[in-house]
Amino acid sequence: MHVFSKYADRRSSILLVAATLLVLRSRIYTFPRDLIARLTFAARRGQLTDDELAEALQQVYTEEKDGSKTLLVSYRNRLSKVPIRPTPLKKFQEDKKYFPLLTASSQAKPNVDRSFVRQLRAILFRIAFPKLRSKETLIVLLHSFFLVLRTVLSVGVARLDGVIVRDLIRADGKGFLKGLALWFLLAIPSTYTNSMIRHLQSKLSLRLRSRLTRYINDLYLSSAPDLRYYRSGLDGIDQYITADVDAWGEALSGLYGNLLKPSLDMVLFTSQLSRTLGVRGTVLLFCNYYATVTILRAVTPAFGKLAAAEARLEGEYRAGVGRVGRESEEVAFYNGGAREKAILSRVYQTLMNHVDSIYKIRIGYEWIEDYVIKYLWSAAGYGLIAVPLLFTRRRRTLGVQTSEAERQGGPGVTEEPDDAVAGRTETYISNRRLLLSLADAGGRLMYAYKDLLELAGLTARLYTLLSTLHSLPPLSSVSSTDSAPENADAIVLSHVDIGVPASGAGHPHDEDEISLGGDAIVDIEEVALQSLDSTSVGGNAQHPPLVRDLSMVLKQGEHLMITGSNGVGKTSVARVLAGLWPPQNGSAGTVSRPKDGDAEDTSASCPRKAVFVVPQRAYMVAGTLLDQVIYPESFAEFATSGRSLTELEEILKMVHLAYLPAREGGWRARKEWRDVLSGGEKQRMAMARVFYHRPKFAILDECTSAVSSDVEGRMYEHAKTLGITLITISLRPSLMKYHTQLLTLAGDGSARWTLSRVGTPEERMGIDREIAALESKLAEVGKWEQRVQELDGLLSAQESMDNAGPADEDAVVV
Ligand SMILES: Nc1ncnc2c1ncn2[C@@H]1O[C@H](COP(=O)(O)OP(=O)(O)OP(=O)(O)O)[C@@H](O)[C@H]1O
Repeated sequence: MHVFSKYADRRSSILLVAATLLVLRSRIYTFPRDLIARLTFAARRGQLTDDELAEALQQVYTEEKDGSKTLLVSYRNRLSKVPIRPTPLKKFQEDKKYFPLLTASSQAKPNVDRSFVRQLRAILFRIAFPKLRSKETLIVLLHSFFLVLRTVLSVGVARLDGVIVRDLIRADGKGFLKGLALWFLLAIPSTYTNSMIRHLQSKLSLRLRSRLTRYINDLYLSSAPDLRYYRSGLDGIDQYITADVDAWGEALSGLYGNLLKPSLDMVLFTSQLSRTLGVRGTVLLFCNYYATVTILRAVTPAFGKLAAAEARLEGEYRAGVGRVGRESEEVAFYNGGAREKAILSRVYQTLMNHVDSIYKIRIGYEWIEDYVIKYLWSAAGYGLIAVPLLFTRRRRTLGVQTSEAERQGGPGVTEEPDDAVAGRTETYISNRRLLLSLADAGGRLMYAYKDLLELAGLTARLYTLLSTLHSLPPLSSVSSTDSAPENADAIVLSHVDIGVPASGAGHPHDEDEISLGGDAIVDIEEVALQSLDSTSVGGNAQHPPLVRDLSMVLKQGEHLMITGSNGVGKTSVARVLAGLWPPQNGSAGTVSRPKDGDAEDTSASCPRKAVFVVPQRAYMVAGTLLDQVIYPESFAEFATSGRSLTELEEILKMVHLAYLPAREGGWRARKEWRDVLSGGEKQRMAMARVFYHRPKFAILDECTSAVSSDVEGRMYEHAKTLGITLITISLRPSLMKYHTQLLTLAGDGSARWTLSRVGTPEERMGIDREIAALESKLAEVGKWEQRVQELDGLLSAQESMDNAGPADEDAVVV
C-alpha cells in the first residue's frame, strides 16, 4: 500500500511537472508562433485588420529555410509577399575580378570609349542581366517587338497619308472616306504601341534599379568581418545608391529605345525612299548623314563628365540637408540655423552654377543640333524629292504608291493631267512624311549620343561604387579560433599596435578640374584607388600608433576597465577588439577572441554572442519599441527564438525603463526614437540590449555617462550576474570597483600603457570609500574658502582699526 501510494505520488509529481512545462511552453511560444500563423493566414486572405497590418509591419521579413527571406509589404489593408534571395557570397567572389579598381589614367574622364564599354559590360552582365532567361530579357524582347512594330506602322501611316491626299486631289470621295476609315483603324495599334513602349521602358528601368539596388545593398551592408558599409570611405554614398542607380536605370532603358527605334527607322525609311530616289538620291542621303554626324560630334560637349560632376554635387547637397535634419536639435541649441543655411547655400550655389553652365553649353549645342537636323535635313529632303519630280518626266518613276496594275493601265488610270498631279502629290506627301520621320530618327540618334555620354558618366559613378566595395581588403584582423585551449574563452591580444588605419581606401578625393568655359569651374572626381590593397591597412606614416605593443589575456570573469585622458585611444582599443580596425602592425600583432554562440553557451534557443559593443553615442534603429531592445536581431528572429515579451519587460525593469511600453503606446509603437528618448533613456536602452543578448564580453564605451550612478551600479551588478564579462571604457573612478583589471593608456604621446590588478573586492570597496571620503571633503572646499574669506575680512578689519587708533587719539587731542 505504502509502495503504491509512493508510486501514485511520483506519478502525480511527474504529471505536475509535465503540466507546468506545457503551461510554460505555451506561454513562451504563444506570442510569436501564433503571430506568424495568423499573419500567414491573413496574408493568404489578402485583407488584413488594422491590428494585423501593424503586426505585419513589425514583422517586415519572414525567414525561409533556404536562407531566403519574404518581405511583407502592406498596401491598402493588403499584404503582399515579395521573395528576396540574398546574393550568395560565391557570386561576389566570382564578380570581384570583373570590377577591378580604376587607375587614375584608365579611369580618367567618363567618355564613350573602351573603358566605358568594359564598365557597362561588367554592370550589365554580372548584375543587371546575370542570366539570359530572366524577366528583364523578356521585357527587352517585348520592348524591341513594339519598337519594330512602331516603325512598321509609321511606314504604313506615311503611305496611307499619301493615298488620302491623292484621293482628295482626284476628288475621289469614296476613296477618301475609305482612306479615312483606314486611318482611324491604323491609329488604334499605333497609339497602343506608343503607350506600351513607354510602359515597358519604365518597367525595364524599374527592374534594373531593383536588381542593382539589391546587389549593392547585399554587398554594401555586409556583416562582419567585411563591414563594407563601415569601410567604404566613399563620400555621399547615399547619392550613389539611391539617385545614381535610379538615373542609370532610366538612362539605360531610355537609351535602348532611343537607339533601336531610330536605327530601325533609318534603315526602313531609307530603303523605302531609295525606291523613289534611285542610286544617286540614296548616295546623297548617306552623304547627308555623314556630314551631320561629323558636325555634331565636333560640337558635342563632354556630357559624360558633366553628368558625373552633377551627380557628385547633388550628393554633397543631399548629404548637407540630411546632416541638418539628423542633428536638428544640436543645431537648434546652438541656434545655428543661419550658419547651416550659409553652408547649404554655398553647396547649393555650386550645384546651381554647374547646372546653369550645362544649360548654357546646351544652348549652343542644341542650336547647331536643331539647325542641322531640322533645317539642313529638311532642305536636303526637299532637294532629294525634287530630283525625280523635276528631272524625270516619266510617270513610272513618280510613285512608290502606284501599283503595277495602275502602271499597266488598269481601271481608273488615265493620262489626264489631273491624275498626274495627284500621283505626284501622293509621292510628294509620302516621301515628305518619310523624310520628316527620317530627320526625326536622325535627330533622335544624335540625341542618343548625348544620352550615351550621360550614361557614361553615370556608369563611371556606379562602377566606382561597385569596384570600391569589391576591392576592400578583407578584414582578417580578429581570429575567432584560439591557438591555446586554455584561452578558448578569453580575448587575447599579442604585440598589437593600435592606431588609425590608412585612409584613402576607396575615396574618390583626388579631383581634377575641368573648365566649362565662362565662369564655371567644376570638379570632376577622379578615382585614384591604386592605393587600395591589403597593405594599405598596415603601417601608416600619417598616424603613429596610439597604443604600442599591447599584449594581454582577458579571461571570462576578469572585468577590465580602460582609462586614460581624452583622445588617447581608448575607443580605438575597443575598435580593435571588435574587429573594426586591424592591428596597425599587420600580422605582427594578433587578436583572438571566443567564437559566437558555443554549444555549451546556448541557453534555450539563443546562442550567446562573443563580443557586444555599446558605443558612446546610443544608436536607435528605425522601427518599433521592441526593435530597440532586440537590435540588431530582427523581429522574425525574436519570434522564432522562443523568447517572450515578459522577458523583455523584465529587462526594461532592470534598466528602469519599465514605464516605456505604457507611455509610448505599446511594444508595436513606431517613433523616431532618437528624438523621443532622452539621453539617459537611450543609454539605458543600450544596456537593455546587452541584457537581452547576454554576450560573453560586453565592451561599454562610456555608455552610462548620462545614467544616475545608483542605476549605473545596479546595471553593472546585473550584467555580472548574467555572466557577462565587462570591458568598460570610462574616466569615472567610481566604476573601478566593478572591475578586476585596469588598463591605463599613458596619453603623453609615447603610446605606452600599463595593466594592473584593481585588487580584492574589499580593496576595491576601500578605494571606493576613499573616493567617497575625498569627494565629500572636496564638497567642503567651498565652505572652507568662505570661512577663509570671513577670517581675512576680520583680520583686515582688525588691522584697519589698529591703524586708525593713533589718528583717533590725535583727533581727541585736537
Ligand atoms: N577615423 C578616424 N580618423 C582619424 N582619426 C581618428 C579616427 N578615429 C579616431 N581618430 C583619432 O584617434 C585618436 C583616439 O581616438 P579615440 O576615439 O580612441 O579616443 P578616446 O581615448 O576614446 O577619447 P575620448 O575619451 O574622448 O572618447 C583621437 O585623436 C582621434 O582624433
